[in-house]
Amino acid sequence: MTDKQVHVAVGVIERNGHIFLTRRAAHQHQGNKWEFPGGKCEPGETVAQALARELSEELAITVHDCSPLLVVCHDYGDKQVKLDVHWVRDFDGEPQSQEGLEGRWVLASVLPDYDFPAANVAIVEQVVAQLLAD
Ligand SMILES: Nc1nc2c([nH]c(=O)n2[C@@H]2O[C@H](COP(=O)(O)OP(=O)(O)OP(=O)(O)O)[C@@H](O)[C@H]2O)c(=O)[nH]1
Ligand SMILES: [Mg+2]
Repeated sequence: MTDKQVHVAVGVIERNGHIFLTRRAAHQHQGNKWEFPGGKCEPGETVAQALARELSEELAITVHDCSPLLVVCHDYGDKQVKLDVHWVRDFDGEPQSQEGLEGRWVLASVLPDYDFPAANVAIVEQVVAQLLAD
């Protein structure tokens, strides 16, 4: 990992074949695009710890367990990210953006219709493939 690369814990929150998405605010990096909730890992945190913290802060859910899905490294030119993506299926609470972002449950098969940041193409492919195989 380079100095400039941002390590991000990303959660694919799934319940009954639906995935919870939020829409990034206009002023944020990759503004107005849909995303899988999550955020930057802080020093000393494991990815699982960072993800649980972010999902508690952003969505007020309690994550009990998560499992690794894939890692995506992407260079946006202005920013390099390493997305450490995990399934989140074992959680309590109904996700609701604590930051006023739009959020919704989306059927996995329509995920490709959503406008995501470029780094998310590989994530969407994996999620759809795995859920269709289930
Ligand atoms: N949470 C999340 N971030 C993503 C996804 N895809 C993607 O490229 N990113 C990028 O990962 C970076 C880290 O996201 P973040 O939520 O921690 O950071 P942020 O832009 O909100 O910044 P901030 O928390 O400092 O305000 C952002 O540059 C964002 O564009 C995704 O699906 N979920
Ligand atoms: Mg965030």
